Amino acid sequence: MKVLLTGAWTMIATAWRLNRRKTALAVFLMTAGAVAAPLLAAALGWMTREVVAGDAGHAVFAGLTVAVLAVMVLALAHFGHVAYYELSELAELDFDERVIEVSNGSAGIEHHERAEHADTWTVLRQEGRQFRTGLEALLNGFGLILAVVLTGVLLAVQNPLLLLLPVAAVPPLLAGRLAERVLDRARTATAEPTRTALNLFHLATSARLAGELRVSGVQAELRARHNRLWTRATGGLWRAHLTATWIRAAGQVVFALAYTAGVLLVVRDAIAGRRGVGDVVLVIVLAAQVNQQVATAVTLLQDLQRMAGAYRRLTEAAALVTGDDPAPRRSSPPQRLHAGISLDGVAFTYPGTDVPVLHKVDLHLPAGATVAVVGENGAGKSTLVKLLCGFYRPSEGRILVDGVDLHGMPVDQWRTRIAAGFQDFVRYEFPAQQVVGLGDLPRMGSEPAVRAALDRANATGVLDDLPDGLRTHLGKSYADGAELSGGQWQKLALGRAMMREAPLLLVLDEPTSALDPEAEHVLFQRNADHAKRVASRTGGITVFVSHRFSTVRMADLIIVVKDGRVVETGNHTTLTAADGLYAELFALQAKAYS
Ligand SMILES: Nc1ncnc2c1ncn2[C@@H]1O[C@H](COP(=O)(O)OP(=O)(O)OP(=O)(O)O)[C@@H](O)[C@H]1O
Repeated sequence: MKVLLTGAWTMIATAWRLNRRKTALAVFLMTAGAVAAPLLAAALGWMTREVVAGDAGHAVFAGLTVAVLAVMVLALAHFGHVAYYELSELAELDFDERVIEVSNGSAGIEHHERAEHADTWTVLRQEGRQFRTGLEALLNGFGLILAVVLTGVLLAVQNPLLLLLPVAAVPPLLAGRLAERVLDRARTATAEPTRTALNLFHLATSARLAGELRVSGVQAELRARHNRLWTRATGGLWRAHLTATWIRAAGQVVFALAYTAGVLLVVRDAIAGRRGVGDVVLVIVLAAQVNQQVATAVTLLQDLQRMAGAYRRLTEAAALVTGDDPAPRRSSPPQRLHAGISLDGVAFTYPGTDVPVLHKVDLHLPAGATVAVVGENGAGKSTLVKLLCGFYRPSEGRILVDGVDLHGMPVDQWRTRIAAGFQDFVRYEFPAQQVVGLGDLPRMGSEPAVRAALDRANATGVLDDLPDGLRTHLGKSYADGAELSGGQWQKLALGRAMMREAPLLLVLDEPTSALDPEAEHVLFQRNADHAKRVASRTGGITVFVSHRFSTVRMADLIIVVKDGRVVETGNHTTLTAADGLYAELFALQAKAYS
């Protein structure tokens, strides 16, 4: 009940905040429409009485009242919907925005990684679309409450026993709530196969992946898997719907019996001469309306419950997001690095797993240095980089920025002082200027800044293929959008990473995998030159992960990672001379190229 009331209160407060005038108008029109229904029953009873009494003047007046009320019942709800429509659009948008905000509101990205929270996000993504139904239910609810009270009064005047009719509405309501709980449980239980099926559907219909799917011929396999998962999900939901239908039907039977008894009661009074025909008409119409009101109340309650559930999940998700970073963060990142960044006994285990991925890493990344991280697949290179970006907190040990614990710094402040390019980059389907400029929002509109960043990323050539240069809309979502090759997208993403001119830390985690070795070499050469210039002012460090040793050898410091441990550090000359893992990997690659 508390969840329901909180959800309802949040919804109406949201609607009021979004548009007071429309909220008030929608509530007024929907309420007036709902209240007109029991008044119509009363007017029908009145008209019947006047007709039976043969009073033509009063009968005509009563008839006109019936007509006006009938029009109100039909028309006001319709106009109420018009007022409510825009409100519901805004409210749905507001809900989606809150989901986006909560989803991105944490210091780290842990809440996206944990399987046990994935279901919450899946349901939240879907529930936003249902939001309008919940708001409509709430707005209708006000009118319904008034209509029920008015109906109760009119029935009680006829025979107090008839007041039991609305009471008989309680079992269907309780049954409706129980049914919705059954459905909610089923939705949570089927969230995982639904999510996986949606992922497969996306894979199987993605234009970007179509080529690989054709060549490997896995379409049938994907379809079969999609089918199995979807069948599992819908099977679970179907069973829950069946159970819910039986529960609801049981509740309705109770009311149906009460309705029959109520009508028989008044018919008996009429036969005994205690009531007139008008009263019988009034009770038959009113009792039918109670039936309708109960059915509406059950539906409204379900919608409200569903929305309240979505709000509960959103609140839980928000708590999860803020709860992952309870410590106060008071130290600001330095304006420039003097000593550098150190890892002091850093160990890390991914949340929700129990296998350590990094073990007791001690490292010093000197201010102004270009640092390469190398190692075999799965060694822990990206994990190291993610810890430097503050996506996770080390399970043990500390990361010190000029001696100050990174965890003591507000993450958003640290993020404004770093820049990053990842292997998994975002393909923003925006104009090229923005695709690059997003790397430094305040300068997104600056063409010189964007061109300079592209130059540092060795990516100016991409513009030659764009019909309208930086103004060209990219991506297939737009009719006139230009599609780029994988390498071209990656070059623009690199340009984006280069937008911040003087970050304290520039992280490049295999951001050049789609580039040819020559392009990667030129990129790192240019970036190294720029980094050297910037480093003399800010002490900024560049950390890059690469499997290409022709690039790696340029670094001031090379870190070799193996099975989550740093096994060697040094520059190309010292590491080659040491004849260890680096020398072995380098020799292997050199041999492959020779
Ligand atoms: N989000 C995650 N949750 C759980 N385990 C993870 C997660 N990401 C990576 N791992 C595990 O951590 C280990 C190190 O992964 P990491 O991505 O750091 O390796 P890497 O050296 O960057 O590999 P590659 O060269 O293939 O990119 C791997 O065993 C991987 O399975």
